Amino acid sequence: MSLAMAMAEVSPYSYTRFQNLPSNLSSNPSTAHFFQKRRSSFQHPHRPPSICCSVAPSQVESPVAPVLPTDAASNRECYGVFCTTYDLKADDKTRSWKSLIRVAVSGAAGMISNHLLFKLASGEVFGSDQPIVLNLLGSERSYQALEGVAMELEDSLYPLLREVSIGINPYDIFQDAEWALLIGAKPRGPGMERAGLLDINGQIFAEQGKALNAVASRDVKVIVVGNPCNTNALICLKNAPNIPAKNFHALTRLDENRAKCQLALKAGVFYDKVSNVTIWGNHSTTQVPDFLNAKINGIPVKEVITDRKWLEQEFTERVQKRGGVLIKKWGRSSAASTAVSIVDAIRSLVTPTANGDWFSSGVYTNGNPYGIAEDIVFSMPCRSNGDGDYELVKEVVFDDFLRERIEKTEAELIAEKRCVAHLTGEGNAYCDLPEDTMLPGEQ
Ligand SMILES: NC(=O)C1=CN([C@@H]2O[C@H](COP(=O)(O)OP(=O)(O)OC[C@H]3O[C@@H](n4cnc5c(N)ncnc54)[C@H](OP(=O)(O)O)[C@@H]3O)[C@@H](O)[C@H]2O)C=CC1
Ligand SMILES: O=C([O-])CC(=O)C(=O)O
Repeated sequence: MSLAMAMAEVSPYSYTRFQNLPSNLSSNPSTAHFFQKRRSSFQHPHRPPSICCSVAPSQVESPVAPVLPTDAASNRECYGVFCTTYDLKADDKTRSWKSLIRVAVSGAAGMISNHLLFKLASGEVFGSDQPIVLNLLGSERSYQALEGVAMELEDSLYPLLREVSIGINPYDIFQDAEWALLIGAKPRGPGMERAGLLDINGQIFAEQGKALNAVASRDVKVIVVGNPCNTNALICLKNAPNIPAKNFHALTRLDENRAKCQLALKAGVFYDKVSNVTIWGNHSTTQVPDFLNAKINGIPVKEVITDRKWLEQEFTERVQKRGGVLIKKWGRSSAASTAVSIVDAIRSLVTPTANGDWFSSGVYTNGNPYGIAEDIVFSMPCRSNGDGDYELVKEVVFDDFLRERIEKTEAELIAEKRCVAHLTGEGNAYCDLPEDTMLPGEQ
């Protein structure tokens, strides 16, 4: 499509993208005026002005080659073909589409994102009638890789993918985001204390919380994946006081999926027969996969798998340490299955939960019915009516084993919270983490 066609009035069905263009185009005064008007919508008072782009309505006939941003550090740039402006009113197929949804993804050049972004763009997450905008956050270190990712998205020709922007400033990338999938985080290196990891990654999530607070949709839903994800989510929400704390999630869906798989394997059933699985607590080796309330074919697991010792020991430990075993085999942490579990986590919030079932998510404790400490991010059983919100499930039972395990993971999260007090605005940090505290991938 020629860009001359593209300068239709902006309507709910037309989309504008910006990119740097050759100087002969941007020097045209009418062009400069046009883009001055448009690009103002991307700007934020904390940032220097955007360096983007210019196209004159009647002067551009052929596609324009992208030019590298000269100041990538402070701008969100639309990418390549996604900078083209056109009018969707002309397109019959799109008449029944919903209005655009804007999804921001951090760590967008990383392994998990490399699987996730293509699922988002394909429609399998939000639906085949949901056009999508992807705002991808990287860093100076990953900028080229981010461009590579955007190129692959271009070449995939996804009909639903209407805009892609890349950048390294969260204030640009999170602008108006309705979903923020926070994946980027520093992996724990050899010899690094967990307290050190909490501090380094905590700084990232404190900054990103502030950025979400400043520029994201007031109803943004945030899923924190980067580890240690529960405490990172806590830091993030504490730095975003204008966004409801209930909108923040730490990803424990991968753990739930792992638990379902192990129960199915033991019972000799297909894994879709396993339901009502809760992961309680931290995404770490203290997490508690709950076999007491879980069901297989609608029957309590304990009646199907009568080997209590297996459930308490082997099953529990297998789920807790699955990530580490996989790293030993694969040489890196779960990426594809993590991306699948992020998809599951989103779909659980945007589609009604099946009758009687529930899903696990790390959510902010604020009046929970289980007696778990308040003011931490703790994985619990949730149910949604599909509007993006959730309620905690009340009809769960506890026994001594489950209570004792829950207390252990709760103590770990309270200790993590003390370690990051300087990042949550709660005074001086004091770090006395239990020695066996580990991410699933660390053993
Ligand atoms: N909750 C869960 O169930 C799971 C969580 N995880 C966690 O997800 C996160 C991402 O995993 P994955 O995509 O495989 O990792 P990758 O290493 O492939 O990508 C991580 C990205 O994080 C970014 N990053 C941000 N800050 C730093 C930093 N200081 N040093 C290095 N990289 C940084 C990097 O991007 P850039 O340079 O653009 O910032 C990098 O591309 C990890 O924290 C991992 O532990 C993994 C599996 C399961
Ligand atoms: O420890 C890691 O980075 C990987 C991880 O969270 C997991 O596999 O569950």
